[in-house]
Amino acid sequence: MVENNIDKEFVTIIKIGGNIIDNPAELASFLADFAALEGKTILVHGGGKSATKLAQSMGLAPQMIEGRRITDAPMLEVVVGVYAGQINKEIVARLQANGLNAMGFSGADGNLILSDKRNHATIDYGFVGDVKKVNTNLLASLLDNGITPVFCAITHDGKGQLLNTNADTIASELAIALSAIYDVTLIYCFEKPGVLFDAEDDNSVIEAIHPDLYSKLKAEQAIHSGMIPKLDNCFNSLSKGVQQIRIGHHRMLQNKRATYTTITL
Ligand SMILES: Nc1ncnc2c1ncn2[C@@H]1O[C@H](COP(=O)(O)OP(=O)(O)O)[C@@H](O)[C@H]1O
Ligand SMILES: CC(=O)N[C@@H](CCC(=O)OP(=O)(O)O)C(=O)O
Repeated sequence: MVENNIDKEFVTIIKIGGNIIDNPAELASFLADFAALEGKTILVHGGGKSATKLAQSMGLAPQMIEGRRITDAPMLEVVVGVYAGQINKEIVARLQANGLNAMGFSGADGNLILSDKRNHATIDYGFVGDVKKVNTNLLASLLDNGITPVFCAITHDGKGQLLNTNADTIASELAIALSAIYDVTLIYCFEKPGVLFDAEDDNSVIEAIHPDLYSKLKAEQAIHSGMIPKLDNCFNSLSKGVQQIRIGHHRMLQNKRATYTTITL
């Protein structure tokens, strides 16, 4: 059956990471811009920087491999407390103060995001989850009831185990699942004005990036570190039906003239 996009309602999914969450002025202005968005919205937040700081202060040695945190039992306690506790509840309270009816979730709540514990041939990631299934019906009924769901980076395996799950991937998987019933725009907000030709030059924003340009810039190491898994997620989401994806500073949410990068296939 041919899908009729004209009849689909719009949903905007926004992801913020540690660089915004850890900067009080940036977070305050982001939350005001987010709360002022029209239509159905979902927020996904990370918080990797705060978790790293707390873990180090407790004598743990945080370790990331290919953008994923090695999460043993003590580290799982830290990330559940930081992501599903402190950061999630604070963001929800502050969105309420901005007049938005936000509700905070981990993937275990309402079985919203079910994951498999990561099974890697050579690396033991510990309690890290790869998303298997999104409870699209419950999410849609929350949105239809005027709720803005706020997701942290914790999911579950359905057997009682909480799992640490990369927040960019959660945003991408929610977007893929919801694109079956909504016209989804996925926006990754971070501290820079877009994906840059030169990561040190904020005036070098790439207007649109497609897989060939990405491969070239990655090979030249002009695109590196956290931007690599972010763009891999973006291309995956577009190929699975997400209608629009943008990366940039949150000022683009309210300022029509702000720069950002559009992801294309
Ligand atoms: N070409 C590039 N343009 C913009 N940022 C880049 C680029 N290459 C690497 N980066 C890095 O990617 C980071 C964003 O990814 P990540 O650390 O996962 O962010 P967050 O978790 O805040 O969303 C930026 O802070 C920047 O240092
Ligand atoms: C498995 C895994 O790596 N989980 C991430 C979840 C948080 C996250 O993604 O935070 P940012 O968006 O701020 O980077 C982590 O613990 O760092």
